[in-house]
Amino acid sequence: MSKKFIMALDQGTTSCRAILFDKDSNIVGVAQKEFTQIYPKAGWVEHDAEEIWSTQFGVIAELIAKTQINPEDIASIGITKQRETTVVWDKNTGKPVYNAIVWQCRRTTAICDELKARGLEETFRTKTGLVVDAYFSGTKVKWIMDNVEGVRERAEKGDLLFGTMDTWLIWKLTAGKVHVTDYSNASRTLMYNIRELKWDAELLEALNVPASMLPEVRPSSEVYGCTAPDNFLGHSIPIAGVAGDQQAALFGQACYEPGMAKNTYGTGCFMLMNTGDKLFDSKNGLLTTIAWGLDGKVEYALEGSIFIAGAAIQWLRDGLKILEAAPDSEYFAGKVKDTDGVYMVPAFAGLGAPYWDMRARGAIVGLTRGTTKAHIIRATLESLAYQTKDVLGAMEADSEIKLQALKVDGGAVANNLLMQFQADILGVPVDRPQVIETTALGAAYLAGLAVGFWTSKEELAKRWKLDNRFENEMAEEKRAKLYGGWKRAVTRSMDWELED
Ligand SMILES: Nc1ncnc2c1ncn2[C@@H]1O[C@H](COP(=O)(O)OP(=O)(O)O)[C@@H](O)[C@H]1O
Ligand SMILES: O=P(O)(O)OC[C@H](O)CO
Repeated sequence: MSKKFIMALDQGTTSCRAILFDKDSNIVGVAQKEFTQIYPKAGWVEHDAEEIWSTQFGVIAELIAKTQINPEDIASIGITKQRETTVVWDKNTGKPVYNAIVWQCRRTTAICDELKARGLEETFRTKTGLVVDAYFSGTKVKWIMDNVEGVRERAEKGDLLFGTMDTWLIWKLTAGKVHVTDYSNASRTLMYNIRELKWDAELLEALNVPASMLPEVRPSSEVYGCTAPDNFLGHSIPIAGVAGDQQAALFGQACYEPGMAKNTYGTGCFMLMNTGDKLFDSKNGLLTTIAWGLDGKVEYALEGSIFIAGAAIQWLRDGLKILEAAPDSEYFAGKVKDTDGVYMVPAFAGLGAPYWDMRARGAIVGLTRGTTKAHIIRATLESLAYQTKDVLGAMEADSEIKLQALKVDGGAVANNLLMQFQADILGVPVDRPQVIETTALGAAYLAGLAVGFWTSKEELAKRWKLDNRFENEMAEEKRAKLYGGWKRAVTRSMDWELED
């Protein structure tokens, strides 16, 4: 094949990225831009889907301009994205009927309560592998249908389409020709039956969502369609890989065998373990999800979803304004030897795995007159590691596999202090690969495999290279004491939401 590059589009919670990879999986160029976060009221989070499209298009154009490549040298495009964020749009005008409701948004807590009161929790759990929580797309679509004027009638007439951001971007890139998603993304909607691999009529009825709005569900690696030249700088390039960002990271980390796991530290923190063709019914607050559909079958994963990780560092920067940039957190945290008993529980969007408390709210405990900015910053960084310990414990209990080392990736793993503390508090080595943009890499791999740019998972697995292994340096007694403090702090944050 004469083509030289794969382009990955990584539509994250806070920014859009476009990254070019060459045949040796090297990054040739990156363009990235943040977009607006909309917080209409406490606990609500929205994005403007039109802004996401223009930002994503902008970074594609910027990447091509700065690398000066010929777009015809792009073999295919892979798309990965923040997963459960939901948009509904009019297929005739292309206009969203409402802002996209972000995965972190808690507005559908009451809808979830109602589904539980109707005794449907177990049905959802068995069919989707998920818990009934405001996190997932299903209750968000229902909210739009129930609360935006005229939308239910228009949907029932067949004029409206539902999508997560992969579906929306593909629809835009193909100028409205293709309305698809892949298995991994469908498995996050609360509407998809992960055993029978179909949209589930009983769940759609429970949520009152018309099936006509839903995208076709396809494997994670195949050609879905080509970009419309008007929407891709005059070029028609195959779109050939799609996966949710956490599943894409699992793929990019070459976790191809059952028992292999990775943890991604981005806006949130998501630990996934490949379980092959086995569906685990978690007894410890984890989710079962589809890892990918590939080579004619789907494979599954166990997942521990932590809602707020790097976003807590962003809050120190943008909310408290005690940091200028996220990487400075390492410098300030390093100014103190420990947090002096301070714990920060970043339950800004409730608590995900393994607690699943939609009404939890953030807490800082253990403050004294001697507490400084450095202690708070350190406690916030350490909260990423404690939350990871919570889900690793659950994963080991469910899978009965003791992890020998944890593969990590995502923006926050550049922080050496955090990685060392992570190894210390887990008592397990932490392996950071050379490429930490593993999410985009996974999407690129899926797109490259579909068009013969790369030939096999085995070939890709050989490319994984270690940057640094962080070894545990903490005594068991100290670890147990610190973790005990964390567990107490978590109880302080739970069930905190105050009535309007
Ligand atoms: N050196 C660092 N130390 C701690 N956190 C960091 C550092 N660099 C980036 N982050 C955090 O990582 C997140 C960005 O990671 P990224 O993988 O790009 O996330 P996403 O894909 O969710 O947008 C931000 O929330 C930021 O606060
Ligand atoms: O934006 P990220 O990378 O933290 O990922 C968000 C997740 O996909 C939410 O499920």
